[in-house]
Amino acid sequence: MSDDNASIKMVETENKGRALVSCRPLRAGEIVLKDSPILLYSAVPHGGAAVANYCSNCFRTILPHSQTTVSCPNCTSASLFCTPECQSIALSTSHTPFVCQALTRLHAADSPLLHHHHDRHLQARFLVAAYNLATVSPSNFQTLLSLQGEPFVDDASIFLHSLISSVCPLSNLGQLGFSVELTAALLAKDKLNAFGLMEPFNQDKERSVRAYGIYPRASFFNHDCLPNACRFDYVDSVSDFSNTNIIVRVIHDLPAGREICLSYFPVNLKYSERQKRLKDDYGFKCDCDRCNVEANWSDNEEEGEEEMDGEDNVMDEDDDDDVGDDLETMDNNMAKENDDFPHAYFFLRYMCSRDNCGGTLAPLPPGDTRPSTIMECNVCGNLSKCEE
Ligand SMILES: C[S@@+](CC[C@H](N)C(=O)[O-])C[C@H]1O[C@@H](n2cnc3c(N)ncnc32)[C@H](O)[C@@H]1O
Repeated sequence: MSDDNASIKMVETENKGRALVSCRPLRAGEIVLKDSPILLYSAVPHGGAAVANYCSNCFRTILPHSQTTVSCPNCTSASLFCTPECQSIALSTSHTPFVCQALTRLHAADSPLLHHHHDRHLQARFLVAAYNLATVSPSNFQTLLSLQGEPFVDDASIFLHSLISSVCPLSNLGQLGFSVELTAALLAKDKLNAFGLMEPFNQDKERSVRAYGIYPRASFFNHDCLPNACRFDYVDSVSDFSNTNIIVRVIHDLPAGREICLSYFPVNLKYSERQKRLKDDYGFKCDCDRCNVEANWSDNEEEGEEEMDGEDNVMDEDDDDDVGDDLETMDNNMAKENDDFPHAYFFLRYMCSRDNCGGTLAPLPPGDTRPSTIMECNVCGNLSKCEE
């Protein structure tokens, strides 16, 4: 399961399904997983100003006046690639003639999708990418189908299924067991498992999602409202490693056998908001230690915790919002509830205090003998000295 010295393994649990646990003691900052997406799709609104700014293959920003930019030779869906190499990879993987044709029809002036909400456009793009995956990589398609998420045939899946039937070349779909149940199952996999690759942090602007990805191994991390790991992505990085990989590091030392959990959203959401999102988007009631304590807090006590907005269906632990006031109010609550609330330390040590950030801090990977004393924020990227 792990790339790195067998640091984690998958286990079945009684009440959370599959989970990832540590195989050995882990040191603060250790990388426990690097995962590559089996599927990526753009989250940028069609025709939006930003549409031409990303490579449709690697999702890196295309710099203005770049000399290497090329477009898709076959379609009119405004797909650009940062280099001919990216174009060439995409034409045989994520941007095949099947995808060209489907995206062109989805965005046509008479598309049935035209007056639908952006979320519906995203679901349609995901389905095009998923049905394309079935033909370019049947094994990755099976991996996608093996992820958590049961089909639920409702009006939305019926509409999307009929839309896909009308925009995708039927000869391809016929071989896949194409049905409304399969479409509904795929939508459920996306809802429960997609990770958002976010735009770079900007203190003055709400942070949006650039692309969504399905990461088959990272999908086994369960949620905890006080996570012991967090994920980093570096989508605009130009270094050698794949820029769309996600990297998961543990936040503090952990013993062997401990479940490793992420938070599926920023940790400073208040109790009722966390419970609502987990129920609505992921279908479970959280009974982590933090929730068990905060369930007894009065509404007034919760008020200071920031309502945070963001995409509603993915693991966007890096949604942005104010946190300065939250930290103060949480401190007050925690001072009052000191005996009940063993986690005050988490907020002081592992939450980014930068305005409008809301990120989680993890140490940089440790050296051979010593832990790192530098903390990295997984939202704004800020590096800070760890305060003892
Ligand atoms: C991304 S998947 C995580 C892996 C999943 N357990 C599996 O078996 O594939 C998200 C789903 O895991 C389950 N889950 C995650 N965290 C949980 C928690 N704290 N308590 C109960 N169920 C949880 C929920 O069913 C949720 O929809």
